Amino acid sequence: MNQILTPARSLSAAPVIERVETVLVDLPTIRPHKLSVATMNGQTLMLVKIHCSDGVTGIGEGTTIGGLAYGAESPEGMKLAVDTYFAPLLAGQDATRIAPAMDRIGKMVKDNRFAKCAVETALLDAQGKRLGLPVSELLGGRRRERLPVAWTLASGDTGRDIDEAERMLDLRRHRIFKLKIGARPVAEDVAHVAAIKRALGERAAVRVDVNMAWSETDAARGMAALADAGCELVEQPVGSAAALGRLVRRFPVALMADESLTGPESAFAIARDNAADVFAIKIEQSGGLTGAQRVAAIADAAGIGLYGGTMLEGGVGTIASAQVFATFANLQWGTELFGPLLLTEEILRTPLDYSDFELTVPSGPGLGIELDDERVRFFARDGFARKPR
Ligand SMILES: O=C(O)C[C@H]1C=CC(=O)O1
Ligand SMILES: [Mn+2]
Repeated sequence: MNQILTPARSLSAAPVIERVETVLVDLPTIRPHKLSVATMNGQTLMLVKIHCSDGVTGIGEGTTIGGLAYGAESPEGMKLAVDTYFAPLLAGQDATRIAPAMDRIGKMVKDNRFAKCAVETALLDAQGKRLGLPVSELLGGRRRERLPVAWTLASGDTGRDIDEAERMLDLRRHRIFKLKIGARPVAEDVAHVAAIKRALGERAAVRVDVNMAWSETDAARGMAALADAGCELVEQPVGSAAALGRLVRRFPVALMADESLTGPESAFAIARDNAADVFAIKIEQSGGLTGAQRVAAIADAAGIGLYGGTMLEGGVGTIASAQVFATFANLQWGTELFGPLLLTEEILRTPLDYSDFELTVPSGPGLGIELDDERVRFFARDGFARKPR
């Protein structure tokens, strides 16, 4: 019996996890990014490197939005959790047995989904590099090489947002736009959305994210008016999943759950209660890449549409997301994997390929990307101020 519970081991001596390294990297955004919960002028990436005894190193990333304004984990808290609690649990573990390693963490660490996601990403990256396979192939195999990518208009100004959207259309970078609303009165927000949709017409899809700012009555008024304005989807207008369930399918506009989705259990509850048309799946909210796949399976079984969400990750978290979204059977609403484009600085050796309204999923081993260590050191919170190339 005991033997069944013991993780399987490879025949030759398996490489073990030797060292876990973390660093906070602060990067400016190209413009203030205004959400109902916070205005971002920069983003902090919590990068994880896992060094293994066979010389392979895997990388992972954790981010959030507006410090502790969006959720219970901050980049600083993730770093502390990984350094203090995860690292000792991982030291000496078989680096090729990712599920048992994550089970071990799961047993000893409650919640901390974003930090778990960063660590699982690094373990998958290392294993992919070891086997010469992209992470998508470790997760069952990819179904697509390219992912449609939406852009968020969140400058806070209608005219500026229209100009930005026109520029994105000209560049053939984005033709799906998500507007951040909820900070202003409902009527003002609806006028803002209607003006943008009128300007873009059939050339672009317009969606909104309220980030839970509305009451249920605001939401009922707002959703009716947004449907009339040509908006095709409303993301998390209210905080409670029960209220989402009362709003869904009352108006001719799709309703998407985001903040209410915190992994497979919440996904199951929302699906059971028929409380959303679409799930915004995020690897961090799901507690990792395999958690995201479980959320996707629940959505598929319930007939709920899928959208590949972001916590405004940098290149590492974005590609971890892309690798798993590439495996989804359904991705009816595309993705919003634009995080690196919101940042002024590149920290990857080779920039990602955003072209023709899509992102290419890298095909190299592991995540298929490489950090520019010199630039990471330069932007590291406690790094040295030597100018990078
Ligand atoms: O969806 C969110 O709430 C978070 C994030 C995703 C895109 C964006 O601009 O903010
Ligand atoms: Mn959202």
